[in-house]
Amino acid sequence: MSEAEDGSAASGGGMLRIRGARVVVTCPGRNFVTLVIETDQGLTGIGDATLNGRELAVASYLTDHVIPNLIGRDAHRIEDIWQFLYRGAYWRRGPVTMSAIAAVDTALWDIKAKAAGLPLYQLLGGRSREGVLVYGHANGADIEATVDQVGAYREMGYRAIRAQSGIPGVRGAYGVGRGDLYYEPADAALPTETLWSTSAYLNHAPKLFERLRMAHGDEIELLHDVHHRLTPIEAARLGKALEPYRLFWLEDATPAENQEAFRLIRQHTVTPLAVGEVFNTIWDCRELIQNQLIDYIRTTVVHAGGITHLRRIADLAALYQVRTGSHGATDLSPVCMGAALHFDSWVPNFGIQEYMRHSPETDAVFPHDYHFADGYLIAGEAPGHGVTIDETLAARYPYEPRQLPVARLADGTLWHW
Ligand SMILES: O=C(O)C(=O)C[C@H](O)[C@H](O)CO
Ligand SMILES: [Mg+2]
Repeated sequence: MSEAEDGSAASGGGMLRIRGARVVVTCPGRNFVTLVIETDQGLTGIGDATLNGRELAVASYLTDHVIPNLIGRDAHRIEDIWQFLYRGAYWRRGPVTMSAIAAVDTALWDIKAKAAGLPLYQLLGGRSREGVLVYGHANGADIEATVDQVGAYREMGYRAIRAQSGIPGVRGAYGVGRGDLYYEPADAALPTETLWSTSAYLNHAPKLFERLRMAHGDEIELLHDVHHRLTPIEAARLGKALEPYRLFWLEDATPAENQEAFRLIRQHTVTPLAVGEVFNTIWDCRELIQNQLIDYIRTTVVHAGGITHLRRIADLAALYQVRTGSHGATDLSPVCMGAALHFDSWVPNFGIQEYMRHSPETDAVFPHDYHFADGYLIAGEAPGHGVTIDETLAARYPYEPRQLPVARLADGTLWHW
């Protein structure tokens, strides 16, 4: 008989039996998937399970394959439940599986912290810093518009800003939104087709950063996302060309299914490298970290197996002086952001946290106790991760099919978006 069936192996501090769990899919401007876990003592925890453009796959994985395995288990046994869901599925890794596991893990940490009456960061080891340095997104249709946007972010108090701009002759260049604060790439039921030109981009990007340093000086931290568009040698060329503008990081310079690809970039440039928002496990970044091919690892709570697994990645990274720089785009819900901020408040090798603001509609569905002040996000002091869901309000925003765009070269070849 399993521990879950007879309840006899209650852990120290008393058993918290999982009574039920449900998945909430809501679209307050964009789709979010949230797992809600309830215990028989009345404690509730929630976890983000949003996978942009593939939301219903994770919702089904949770509802049909994970939740039946949770009922009756002790919510305190986070590690054992993580291992059960990872090893027990036989099929390992992958974004759908790891986002589902992450949602369970996040909800269980939320419950454990609430049971202890403590903010989650206290269970991880306490605060290592007072605030979490974040970077915002300045996107402009052209270089001057981006210069202005960086100015607007500085006025809001940001100390670090990712800068992207439209490229002459390139339709829908990555990162150029329609709104100033609420950039959202997943914009249609079927993928929007954008155009890509590597040569136009490589000529344009150094001009953007030359102009930004001229206009804004040296103090502000500037970041840039290549969004996987370059080959390793092209990325090396860009990293070298950007060296005079001292970027905080160059992100996703080339796809990293082949982790060795980063060695070539590294051999040519001292521009710091960040990668990992699409990674799901420690295995996706092990060589990158152990060979010191990157400076920042961008794995996040929701897509990399929750706090339990992210901690393992961060601990490995710490051995090699690689720091964290977690993904924090708007498709990661406030639930992920809340959990990430508790993680960031503790993790010793913290680097920076991405912060794209959610819309007021999203913030209303997910009330939270973190706040922005002077370039930092501050995790709150409420027990748990400090984020809840208003399920009545969520029900007013039904799921809407949306997918991420694709990119093609001028001759029609499908490229990396
Ligand atoms: O925030 C970033 O760095 C991104 O690259 C955002 C991604 O395009 C987005 O999260 C995809 O869902
Ligand atoms: Mg990115």
